[in-house]
Amino acid sequence: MPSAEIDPLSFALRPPPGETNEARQQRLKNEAEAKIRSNRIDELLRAERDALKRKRGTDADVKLLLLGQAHSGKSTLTKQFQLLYAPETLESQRSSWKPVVYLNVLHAVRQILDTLDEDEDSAYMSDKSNGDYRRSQKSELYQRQIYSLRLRLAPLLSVEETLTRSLASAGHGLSSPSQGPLVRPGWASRSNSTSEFTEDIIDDRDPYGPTAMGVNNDAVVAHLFFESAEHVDELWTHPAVRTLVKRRKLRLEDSREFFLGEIGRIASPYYLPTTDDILRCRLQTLGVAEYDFPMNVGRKAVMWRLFDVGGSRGQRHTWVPFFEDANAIIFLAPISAFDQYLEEDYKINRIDDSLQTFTSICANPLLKNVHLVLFLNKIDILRQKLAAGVKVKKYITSFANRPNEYDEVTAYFKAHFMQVHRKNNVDQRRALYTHMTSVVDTKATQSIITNVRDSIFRGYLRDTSLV
Ligand SMILES: Nc1nc2c(ncn2[C@@H]2O[C@H](COP(=O)(O)OP(=O)(O)OP(=O)(O)O)[C@@H](O)[C@H]2O)c(=O)[nH]1
Ligand SMILES: [Mg+2]
Repeated sequence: MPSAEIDPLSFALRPPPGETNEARQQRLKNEAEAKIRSNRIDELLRAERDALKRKRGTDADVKLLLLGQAHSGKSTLTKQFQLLYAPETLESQRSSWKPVVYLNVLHAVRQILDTLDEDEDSAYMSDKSNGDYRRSQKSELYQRQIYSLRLRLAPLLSVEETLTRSLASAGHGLSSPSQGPLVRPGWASRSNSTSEFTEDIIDDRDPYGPTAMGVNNDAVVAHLFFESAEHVDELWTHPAVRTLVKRRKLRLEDSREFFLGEIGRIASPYYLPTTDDILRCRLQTLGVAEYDFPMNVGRKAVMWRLFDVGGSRGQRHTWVPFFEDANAIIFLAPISAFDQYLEEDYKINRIDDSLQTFTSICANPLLKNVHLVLFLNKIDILRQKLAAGVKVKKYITSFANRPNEYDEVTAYFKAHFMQVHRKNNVDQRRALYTHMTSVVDTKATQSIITNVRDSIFRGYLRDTSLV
């Protein structure tokens, strides 16, 4: 891996430029408080794990690690496991996803406004004549309209900090401007009982009633969303923004377009996230989250333990302690990301990073007998990009003049991953099971999960002679 690694957390938390002495004192105080809170959560997590261990009493554990770079879809796949094997857990956490959906919308709006600022030429200059860009009357009108939208959206954007703080005060989130909210394991179940946002407004009270004045933040934020929905929609459909999208100057993260398209529903005062909303939410994982699914295999009670890790480069060292006794790994590689670069290092193409990381997994002697499954993920986005005319060759030169079509592109990427596995398969004993996936597609993903589970358990039972 290249040496120029940037730890995304230190980057996000570094002091702002030109900080005054007073601001510095306040920041240090806040950081000290955050540290105390963080230690408390670690203790809580340890206690939860110990209690779980005492409660278990199963015949065996089968440990499955979900690995892959940030944004590869590990947490989304984890939610699919929950939907399949513990739907009641996801159901009980439904309302705690609401602030996360709100934050996803706010980040999308902020990204649009920032791009309009940074790329005025693309957004507002329509004509290129005689090598000289001319500002038409229309573009001046567009600029005025965007300015006015910016003012009208300011109150909504101002709640971003409150929302982030609310997740953090439940002890589970930190905000990083570039990457959106970060989450510690187990936040959803805990925030169900502790977050300010669990004040349930889905009842017969007036959501904008007496509690709205500073006490019930949930209602205040919901009200702002309700008031601002049409402005968000106006911004998203504005010709200047459409131009940026068409010219690929504005590239929203995978699910943000989805949330912007659903703003009317999300801004309703009685909004409760749907399962699809939960699957589409972006919430970066911090550390390693463990999920246990009790199963019966034959006549044996087996605990299927799934570990969802943080995938950014600064977090990958946390994976290693889990290698020693892992039974299976699902490695997720988002192959739609051929035209994207790492947030941690803008020089590294995301497919290259996936291949490098997969190489180190395949070559690790601790994992030589692991049941290895590869998900070439986000095929729905890959299809959209190819249909929109994005050329793989432009980003992956070795793709050369192959047809820029789905079958060709997937076969090309698959062959590369298989070759990495073949070259790094100690003793040539380990098989590699590959699936083309879109883990936001519940029906297809659940059928793949069942298939993967059966195959992992067959191997496990054979190896441990549990049958
Ligand atoms: N359209 C589409 N979106 C996906 C797919 N898989 C994941 N996503 C979205 O991509 C975003 C990132 O997914 P996550 O599951 O949070 O990624 P992760 O691997 O857990 O990332 P880290 O926690 O940072 O390591 C989310 O908004 C998901 O909804 C997919 O196959 N198709
Ligand atoms: Mg995650």
